[in-house]
Amino acid sequence: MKTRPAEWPKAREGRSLNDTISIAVLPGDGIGPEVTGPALKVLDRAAGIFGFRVSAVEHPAGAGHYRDHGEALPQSTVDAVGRADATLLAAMGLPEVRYADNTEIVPQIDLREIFGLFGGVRPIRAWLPDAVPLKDPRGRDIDFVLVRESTEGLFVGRGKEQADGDRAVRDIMEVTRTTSEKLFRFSFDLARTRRKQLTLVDKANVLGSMAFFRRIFDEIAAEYPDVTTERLYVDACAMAMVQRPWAFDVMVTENMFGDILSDLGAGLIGGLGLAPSGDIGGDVAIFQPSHGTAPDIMGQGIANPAAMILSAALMLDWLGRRREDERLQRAASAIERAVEAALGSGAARTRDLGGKATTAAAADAVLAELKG
Ligand SMILES: NC(=O)c1ccc[n+]([C@@H]2O[C@H](COP(=O)([O-])OP(=O)(O)OC[C@H]3O[C@@H](n4cnc5c(N)ncnc54)[C@H](O)[C@@H]3O)[C@@H](O)[C@H]2O)c1
Ligand SMILES: CC(C)[C@H](C(=O)O)[C@@H](O)C(=O)O
Ligand SMILES: [Mg+2]
Repeated sequence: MKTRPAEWPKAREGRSLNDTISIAVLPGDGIGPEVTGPALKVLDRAAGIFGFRVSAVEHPAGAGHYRDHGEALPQSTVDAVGRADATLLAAMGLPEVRYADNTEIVPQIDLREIFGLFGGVRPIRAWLPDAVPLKDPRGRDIDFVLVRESTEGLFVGRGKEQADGDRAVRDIMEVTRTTSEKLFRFSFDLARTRRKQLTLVDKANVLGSMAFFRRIFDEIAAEYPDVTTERLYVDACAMAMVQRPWAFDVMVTENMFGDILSDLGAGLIGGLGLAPSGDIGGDVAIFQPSHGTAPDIMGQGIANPAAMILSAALMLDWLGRRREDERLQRAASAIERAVEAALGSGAARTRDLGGKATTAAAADAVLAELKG
């Protein structure tokens, strides 16, 4: 039996009811714009069914914008994200567009850092059970949430590498007490809304920063005696995710580990086309699929829109909880059910899932299944 989909704790300060949600939309690069249209259509239909309105305004950012205009993330876009009730971001980056140091244009990381979006919520759920590549039938029950710290860890050294001539380059890993405490409380609160199990994933056997991370986890764990905890080293966790993924409920980890393990999680359920995410901080949140711009299939109209549509559902769920507006939460659940039904019938199976549906046909199939 399925457990409930990803959830997060109710905002401590409720917000007043308001019929319109204002979202900033950042379609980005590659397949980004191709999956944005379908997600907006689904949002709009859900709004009609559940009695609210969506005001969506697009803003530029990404590698294409950098190539054409010399800036990756205009200040006007940052301001719009800060003002919006929430942001939907498709994907950004093009492997051939790079800064002088040969790294890519990654404004999504800038946005996480600018707004302190420490909680990278990445639900992994068997939306289409027969897409799970594991032989064990329990693979059908995969339903966990990976919380990826998204503002520090190994990413903190970005742009601040220390080069020793042409001999070596050092990146820095930083773990702060303030962010870790917030991250762990967020993860424990999330676990409390689910099956009350939290797995810490670290490398505390080797790295001092990770031993510190674990020490803070242990301190916060004492505040949540009702939540069962487990501590795994990241290498062992990678194996456990393949051997017993159904046993995880919530896992929390460092930025880089979370980036890697969330793609492993996506692989367990049929691929990145089924992996939504949300980057959550205080009042600002950005929802985006975990996948990238898929340059190998861009422009062909075959991208799987499910991850983007499910990210829009996560956004509604988050907004619904913050505003204590059940309409938004019911709309979120209805979208998830519609995606599941459209995948199950085969009508939304795009090529990555072994089907033949185009992006547009998959989106239409979800719309057809969307009911109040
Ligand atoms: N969140 C983001 O904005 C984000 C995430 C990852 C990668 N990127 C960027 O995207 C570019 C490509 O990176 P990559 O190739 O490593 O990862 P990717 O996620 O773009 O693609 C990996 C594989 O998954 C497939 N795939 C991904 N999303 C899919 C979808 N919705 N439907 C069908 N198939 C899908 C691709 O076709 C490809 O074979 C790079 O510039 C990278 O930096 C951006
Ligand atoms: C594209 C890249 C900058 C990004 C990250 O590393 O965070 C992506 O892989 C993700 O998972 O959101
Ligand atoms: Mg990634």
